Amino acid sequence: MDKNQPSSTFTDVDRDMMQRCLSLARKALGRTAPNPLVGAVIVQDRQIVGEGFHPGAGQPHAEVFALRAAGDRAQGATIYVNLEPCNHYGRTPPCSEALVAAQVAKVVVGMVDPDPRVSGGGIARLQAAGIEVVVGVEEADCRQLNEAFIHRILYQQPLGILKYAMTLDGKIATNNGHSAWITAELARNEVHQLRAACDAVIIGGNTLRKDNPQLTTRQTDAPQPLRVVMSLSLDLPEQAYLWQTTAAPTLVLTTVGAKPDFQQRLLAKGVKVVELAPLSPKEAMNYLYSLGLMSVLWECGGTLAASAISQGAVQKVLAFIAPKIIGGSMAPSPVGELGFTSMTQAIVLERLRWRSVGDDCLVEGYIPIEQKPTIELPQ
Ligand SMILES: Nc1nc(O)c(N)c(N[C@@H]2O[C@H](COP(=O)(O)O)[C@@H](O)[C@H]2O)n1
Ligand SMILES: [Zn+2]
Repeated sequence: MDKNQPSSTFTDVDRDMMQRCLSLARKALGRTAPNPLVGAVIVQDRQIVGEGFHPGAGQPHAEVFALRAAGDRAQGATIYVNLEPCNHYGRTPPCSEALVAAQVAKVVVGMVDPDPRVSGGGIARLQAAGIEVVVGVEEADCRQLNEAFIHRILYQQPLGILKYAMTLDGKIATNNGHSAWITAELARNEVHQLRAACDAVIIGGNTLRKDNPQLTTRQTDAPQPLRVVMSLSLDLPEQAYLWQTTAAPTLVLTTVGAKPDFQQRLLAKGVKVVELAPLSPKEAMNYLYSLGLMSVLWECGGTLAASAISQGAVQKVLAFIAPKIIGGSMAPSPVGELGFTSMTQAIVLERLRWRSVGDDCLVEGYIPIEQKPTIELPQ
């Protein structure tokens, strides 16, 4: 089913309005899981008469906010929305019915919803009611904004993002483990923003012991990710920042029966402890999926990063590269042992992009996914 029009048929107004939807949608960045980021704009006689965004799961969808703002002016209007209007009773009633009831004349959609409860059904319902539907405006940007939502639906896993900062010679610390700071403040601020856009940040026990990180966004008005520590032994400091600050929720994932007394002390401090069998990146992602999370930022050291990659828990890589050389044959690198013996085994990232962040450079790319999606993405 190819509902998309050729992009040449889209007008500048279509593109501008869809970009406005995306800006509105971004207002809820980091707050919507497991729901997508959606914005909607209603235009009547070349004027915006209503707009809105989806603030989070359980709350009305973007289209409903826009319809409420437009009131009677929605009749005969065009509504722009970056995701196909839903057509199901979930936590909220179907937006398709609300649009039909409001008698809008045209619906301009950024992308078809991969959620099997919708997946083309919203578009079909609108068309059946005689409403003109246009699909695919600014589609690449729409998909990019909701990449974690799409991944969660297609693979029934959160999107795993591995982020690290390294020197130009590929080190994340000196020979004796000193790592503060590799990149400059601008890049570190960007990491705080990245945390605000992700549902969880995950580290291993080694990183906790060595760095004692806060893993927060450093902003009181930004959403805070769930802070997750994976530790087999629970040999963790009693006074770690993570259990001293309540700025963000904290979860410790460990093995069955590990240090029950320490577990009790963590619980008393408001830290959730979950025993997984086995404790592995894959199981951690399964558990975080069951909590409804869409995106997980791996901010761990090289050993855990390597096993997260090997177990398919990482799909996207963000490498901050500082223009520094520190040398050191024992200095650690961002990804530990993968067991490769030939360059032919190298993981070659796709969809590569890079840009400067102050004096540092950010390289982004995606690890090719071999697994077939459990759901076919509609065209
Ligand atoms: N088009 C559209 N606009 C929004 O604002 C949305 N939140 C969605 N979400 C779709 O509906 C599913 C969630 O439904 P409930 O919020 O539980 O009722 C979500 O998976 C998307 O398919 N769509
Ligand atoms: Zn809806």
